Amino acid sequence: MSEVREVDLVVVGTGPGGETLAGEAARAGLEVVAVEKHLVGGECPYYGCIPSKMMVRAADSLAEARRADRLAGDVVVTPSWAPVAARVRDEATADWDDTAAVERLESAGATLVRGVGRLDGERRVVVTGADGTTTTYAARRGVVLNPGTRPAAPDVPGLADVAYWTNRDALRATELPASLVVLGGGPIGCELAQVLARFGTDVTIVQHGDRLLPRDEPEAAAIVADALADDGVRVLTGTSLARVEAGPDGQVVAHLEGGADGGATVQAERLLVAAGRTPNLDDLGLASVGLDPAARGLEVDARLRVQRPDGPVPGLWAIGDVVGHGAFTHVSMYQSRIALADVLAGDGDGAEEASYDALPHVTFTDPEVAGVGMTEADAREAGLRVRTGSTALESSSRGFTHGPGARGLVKVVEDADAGVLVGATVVGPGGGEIVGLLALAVHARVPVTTLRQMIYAYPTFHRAIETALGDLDA
Ligand SMILES: Cc1cc2nc3c(=O)[nH]c(=O)nc-3n(C[C@H](O)[C@H](O)[C@H](O)COP(=O)(O)OP(=O)(O)OC[C@H]3O[C@@H](n4cnc5c(N)ncnc54)[C@H](O)[C@@H]3O)c2cc1C
Ligand SMILES: NC(=O)c1ccc[n+]([C@@H]2O[C@H](COP(=O)([O-])OP(=O)(O)OC[C@H]3O[C@@H](n4cnc5c(N)ncnc54)[C@H](O)[C@@H]3O)[C@@H](O)[C@H]2O)c1
Repeated sequence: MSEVREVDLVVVGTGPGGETLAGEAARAGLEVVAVEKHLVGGECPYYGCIPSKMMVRAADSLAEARRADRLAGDVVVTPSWAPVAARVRDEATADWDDTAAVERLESAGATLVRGVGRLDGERRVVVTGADGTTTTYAARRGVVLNPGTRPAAPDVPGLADVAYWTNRDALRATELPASLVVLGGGPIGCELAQVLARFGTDVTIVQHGDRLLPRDEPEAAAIVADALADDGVRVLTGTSLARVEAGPDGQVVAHLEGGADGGATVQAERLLVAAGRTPNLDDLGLASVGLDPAARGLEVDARLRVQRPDGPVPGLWAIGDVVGHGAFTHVSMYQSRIALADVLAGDGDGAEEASYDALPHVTFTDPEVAGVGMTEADAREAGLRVRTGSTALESSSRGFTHGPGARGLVKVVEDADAGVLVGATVVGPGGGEIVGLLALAVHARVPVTTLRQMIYAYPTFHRAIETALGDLDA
């Protein structure tokens, strides 16, 4: 018989948002239990953003060195993965050890419980530890779910019978394969394909859509496809895998389907599956609170309260990738602030409501692809009267002086009736930094007339925004 402990709040899953929320709720005086089955902090610090961006940084340094011959004379580049793997192990992940995060959580006053948390009715969570013992927590305020996602395993015949990499394996790699097939041309596929190609791996991306990065502007995807091709990556769009099988010497043989290469095979030392994510909702006890146990996401209101058909589930909030407003760390963190305010408000309403109108995202390829708000297609679908303006980054003064590696664009999407930007895309070196200005414009609904009156420093990449705004009239 499981012991029942009463606390104020239980947080199930400590992704970036859950970890923060648990700590802040404890600091605010609540008795908080945070339940984590793996590493405190979630995917981002150990298998996602942070180690992957260290890899990107390393690969970009190789690419810049290779551009030197056109700018500054000969540089001999001899790539080595050893310093990258060491940085990821020692600096990013402390060898996949979460001691520092646990100390942060505990010094805030929260209690960490290692194990798998499952809902067991409203405001109740059962935690099963590694040794099989269970403890039941009754939460006076309620429960926050932040269980995140795991790599999706697409329904490709033979996949279950071959050894393949997911992001977790790729980010722990101490040696790189000579050849790699990447299934999926989303952010994970594009970032990692470019990194490995720059270190000498022969990379093929298999993407079943008609282009890479389908959530971004098509012009942005086209630039990334060219950049990847320049790095030697074969990009096969409109293509999927008919089946995979083990080849000689531990290799994987991928049988292609669709596209120009349909019917052909690609043999590679490794297969990386980066074909989307599966939410960790299947073993969470959703049915015990009246939610669909087969749900692929949780519906929440603007204060992150979980909704079922008859209204909000009492005392239940959800944040992060599982609520479907963008699988990004900054979304998880943003939602944690709003959900925490609602938790602390008790029977009242938290002060803030979530809005995703100015949600930014950055894919850290070279060039970076950064977007905020709506794409042109989103805006047209929303029925807005749309005007767009764009300019090639390489034709700006900064692009001209920068030379190799300057290819990119700024594209702005205007709601012409309101005279404000509803979306923008920046592709280029530092695209993720440049988009900050446009994110503010979309967020604060700064009139386009005001944006045009600004002074943009010369010669900067962000000055191309002025040119793109001028193009709205064209
Ligand atoms: C390779 C890669 C690169 C990425 N790069 C970026 C980037 O550059 N920028 C960006 O913004 N985002 C990036 N992301 C996405 C980012 O990692 C996620 O959006 C982010 O981690 C937020 O996820 P989350 O809060 O939903 O939870 P997660 O980080 O997924 O964490 C959920 C936690 O809950 C735990 N858990 C799950 N179920 C239970 C349970 N029942 N009981 C106990 N514990 C449980 C898990 O062990 C995990 O620790 C990247 C992702 C990947 C894979
Ligand atoms: N820089 C960043 O912010 C960053 C980086 C990496 C990941 N992420 C987050 O992690 C999430 C997951 O990334 P992801 O790249 O795995 O997923 P994704 O869903 O964004 O992209 C997966 C791609 O794989 C393709 N695909 C799926 N099944 C396929 C099949 N059978 N054959 C061929 N192609 C197939 C899809 O068309 C899609 O374009 C992203 O949506 C993003 O939110 C963010």
